[in-house]
Amino acid sequence: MRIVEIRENVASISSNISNAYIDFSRMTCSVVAIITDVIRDGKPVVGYGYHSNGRYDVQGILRNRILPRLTDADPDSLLDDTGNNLDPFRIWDVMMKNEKPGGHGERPVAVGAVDMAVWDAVAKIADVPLWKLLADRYRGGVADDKVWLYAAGGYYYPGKDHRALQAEMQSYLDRGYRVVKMKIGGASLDEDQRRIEAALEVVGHGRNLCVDANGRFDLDTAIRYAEALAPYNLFWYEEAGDPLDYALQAELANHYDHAMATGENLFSHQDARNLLRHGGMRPDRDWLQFDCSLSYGLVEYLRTLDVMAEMGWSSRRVVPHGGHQLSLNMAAGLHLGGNESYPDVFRPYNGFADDIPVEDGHVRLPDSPGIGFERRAELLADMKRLLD
Ligand SMILES: O=C([O-])CC(=O)C(=O)O
Ligand SMILES: [Mg+2]
Repeated sequence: MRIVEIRENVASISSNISNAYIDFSRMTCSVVAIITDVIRDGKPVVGYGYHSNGRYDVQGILRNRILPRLTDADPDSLLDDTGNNLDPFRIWDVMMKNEKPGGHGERPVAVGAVDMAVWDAVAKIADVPLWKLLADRYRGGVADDKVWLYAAGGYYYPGKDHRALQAEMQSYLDRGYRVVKMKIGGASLDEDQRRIEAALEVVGHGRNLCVDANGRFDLDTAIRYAEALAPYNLFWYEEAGDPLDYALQAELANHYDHAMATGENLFSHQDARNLLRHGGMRPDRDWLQFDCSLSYGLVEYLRTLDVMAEMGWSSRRVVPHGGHQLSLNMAAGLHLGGNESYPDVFRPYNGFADDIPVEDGHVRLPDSPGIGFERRAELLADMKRLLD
């Protein structure tokens, strides 16, 4: 078999929402299609991929470095030993040729988007859903039959009052979610407390609410918030300070007994290891949120999971950022703790199978070959519009 062509384009995921650090008025992502010469149902197998929100498209890196390495490579060097399917690990090595370690920047986002398309193609060629392929290869054939999800939203946007926040949270509960997430740090502590209390009126209990500061706080502010949040007994307190300020995170643990979460802005297994070494994160209660699509893909994520295991962390403590179907497959196939979901934001690059409802905070996975994009019509249509 051969890769016939690799296409990339830029998708818009812009909206008028803001978190404590950025607005999303110009947010984009890169989308990738890997077209193969394998024919199924009369059509070539195509693997699709993209990276999740928060980093802008990586078209320059894809065009100038990552994709030319793949198209210039000996086609056989990209295949597994059978010669009948792609090898994601060999492809990863080709993408990363002549790249120095460290300073990961936007490069892991570019590799992550291509890696998603590679795994979609690999599972489609193997004619199995990716969650099953992962369970068969890495977990003795045992996959979870459903995945825990939480609904992420609660953004700031112009004119949004407490009533609108409550209506948003209620709509997530109505759609089957039990735990929801809202932003903090984009208003004063007093106002954020009023917003939190408004949300709690709807979700009933702090165990049903996560808050996310998106790295906004210095240490003093992070601690002031921690003291104010503690009585609510929240599900988690996310990204209080700068994602690379491990000392801040470690000090915060001395002031907050409830669960903390972080990791969505760490882009390699080395970064993850530094967090676990120096960030004071506690394997008995805290949550890790590494997002493969931003951090060199699933190939690298397997290394990150190895680092976690070596450092005494269960894979169940990871709930990836990004709300995409690749992480959903990984959650089921690799026994992660759950997955983020964006029921409303970042459309159409959000959501899971159209015909599988969220029930009691969990979702089942589709049985279609690949990642499952063919079961999410709006997303597939946008990728085809940009790439076909
Ligand atoms: O608002 C964002 O940048 C997304 C985010 O932090 C999350 O989903 O946890
Ligand atoms: Mg976050």
